Amino acid sequence: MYKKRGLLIVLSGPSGVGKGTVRKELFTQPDTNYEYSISMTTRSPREGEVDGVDYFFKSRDEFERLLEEGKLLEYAEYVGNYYGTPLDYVNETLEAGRDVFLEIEVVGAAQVRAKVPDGLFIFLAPPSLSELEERLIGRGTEGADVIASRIAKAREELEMMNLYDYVVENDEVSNACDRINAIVTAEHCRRERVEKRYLTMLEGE
Ligand SMILES: Nc1ncnc2c1ncn2[C@@H]1O[C@H](COP(=O)(O)OP(=O)(O)OP(=O)(O)O)[C@@H](O)[C@H]1O
Ligand SMILES: Nc1nc2c(ncn2[C@@H]2O[C@H](COP(=O)(O)O)[C@@H](O)[C@H]2O)c(=O)[nH]1
Repeated sequence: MYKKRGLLIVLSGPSGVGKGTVRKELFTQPDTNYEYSISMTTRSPREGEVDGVDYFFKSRDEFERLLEEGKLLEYAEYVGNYYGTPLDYVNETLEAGRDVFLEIEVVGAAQVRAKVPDGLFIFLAPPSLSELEERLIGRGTEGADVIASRIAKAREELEMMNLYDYVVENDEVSNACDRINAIVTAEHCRRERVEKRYLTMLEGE
């Protein structure tokens, strides 16, 4: 019997572009219907970050064990720390017909694309590299060395923009949210049309 699966939405882009800010804003909107997948990381918590809310904070040994056990949908080592998406949570939520929202960097997003080709891949782009640097400096959570590494990485990450279904500029947070909501709504409509067509064909057999 045909069972409708949820949509996997992947929001990616360079560090500091505003992925977290946009995602948090999306999740405060009353009609948002996605489930956020909380990532695992070996990075230390920043001030105010809570285990099980912002991330599942793990030691390197714990993370490597999860990796060996095949418990991650994707993972990447990013500027000295591991980050990864729990596989079971994503699968179970999609199977239950609910949409899952991932906020991850580009190497992991490419792994998800290979495993879940029918996902929706959105690249969040900064208005400019200098604005990106200003946002990282303004956030005040990393020192100058880490910011320099993240900016160097951002140059490589921006080259991967063309591998995404959509590029959304994060000029203003509310604009970026509106654009993402419009993209997700259009994708749902497209899927419904395809699904209807498929079911009509089955009925005719
Ligand atoms: N549209 C925007 N205009 C101005 N500042 C913004 C905008 N979006 C986010 N910011 C600011 O930029 C900084 C970085 O944002 P945020 O932490 O959400 O980025 P991120 O992409 O999630 O970073 P990381 O990948 O490192 O977690 C924050 O200080 C945030 O308030
Ligand atoms: N590949 C993955 N990347 C992830 C995941 N969770 C977060 N991230 C990305 O890592 C960088 C750094 O994050 P920060 O919290 O230290 O600033 C950033 O681009 C995140 O989007 C994940 O599960 N997999």
